[in-house]
Amino acid sequence: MFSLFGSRLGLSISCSRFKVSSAIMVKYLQQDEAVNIDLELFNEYKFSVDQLMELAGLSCATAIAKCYRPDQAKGSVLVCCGPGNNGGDGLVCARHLKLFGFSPSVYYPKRTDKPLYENLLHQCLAMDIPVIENAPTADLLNSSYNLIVDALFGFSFKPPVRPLFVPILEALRNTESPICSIDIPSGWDVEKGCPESGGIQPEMLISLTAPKQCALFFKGKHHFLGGRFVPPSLAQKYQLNLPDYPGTDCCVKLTK
Ligand SMILES: NC(=O)C1=CN([C@@H]2O[C@H](COP(=O)(O)OP(=O)(O)OC[C@H]3O[C@@H](n4cnc5c(N)ncnc54)[C@H](O)[C@@H]3O)[C@@H](O)[C@H]2O)[C@@H](O)CC1
Ligand SMILES: [K+]
Repeated sequence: MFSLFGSRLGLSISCSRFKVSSAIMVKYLQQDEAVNIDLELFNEYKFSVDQLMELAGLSCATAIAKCYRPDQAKGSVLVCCGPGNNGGDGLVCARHLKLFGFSPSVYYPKRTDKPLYENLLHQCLAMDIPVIENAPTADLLNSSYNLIVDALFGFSFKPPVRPLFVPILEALRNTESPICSIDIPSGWDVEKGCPESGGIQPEMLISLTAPKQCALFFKGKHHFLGGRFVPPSLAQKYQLNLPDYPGTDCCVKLTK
């Protein structure tokens, strides 16, 4: 009797929490807030980069698998990885996409000389994920890939784009293949969004931890939140108003 009452009480509490969380908009972070939350996760909560990157990359692959099928005609995904942690998320995502039945390849033009990144790349190679050396053109992207994952730059990006990354961003701007951006559409200002001179227009955006202000300008089909690792006390401190993740899912679809 008591346990039945308890479970019914629990249900009503979660329903009312759902109403509250859907009424209050998730917070869209400024660049310095994103940096400070990042620092707090590492310094105060003692997470390691590897831990959070694995969870972030897994949530990206999971969200992609909810929106795109691995068995489409060409079946292949190009994961474009930058030199920082956003690129690391991309390497993790590529590995999980392979485990989910996709055929990922990686483009990783500026490799970071640290064991974490070397190991992530090694894991991709050991799983027969090809690494392409030359920047692909828009034509190559159109003919060879069903989906492009953009893991070039995240919340630490400062414009303008340096020369090494100009060709890949040009190809991403001109491709007809859909793009899924991890955390930030690369080349966009973290707060102001797409540059006036033009920028990439992803079909999917996966915000990590909490969306950044540039996500307010995202016009694509699918906006997800991933990185389900934020301690409630940290979410409370920054008033993130994070939505409820369904069940044990590591990502949640955001609605405008
Ligand atoms: N809570 C968090 O804060 C987490 C963040 N993660 C990821 O980490 C990202 C942030 O990572 P980082 O701070 O390493 O930085 P980024 O990955 O955003 O980029 C930094 C790198 O890009 C280069 N760069 C910056 N501006 C450039 C420009 N104009 N042209 C060419 N290169 C440029 C920098 O030299 C540096 O190597 C997030 O966006 C997210 O994807 C996740 O790995 C896990 C948890
Ligand atoms: K990105």
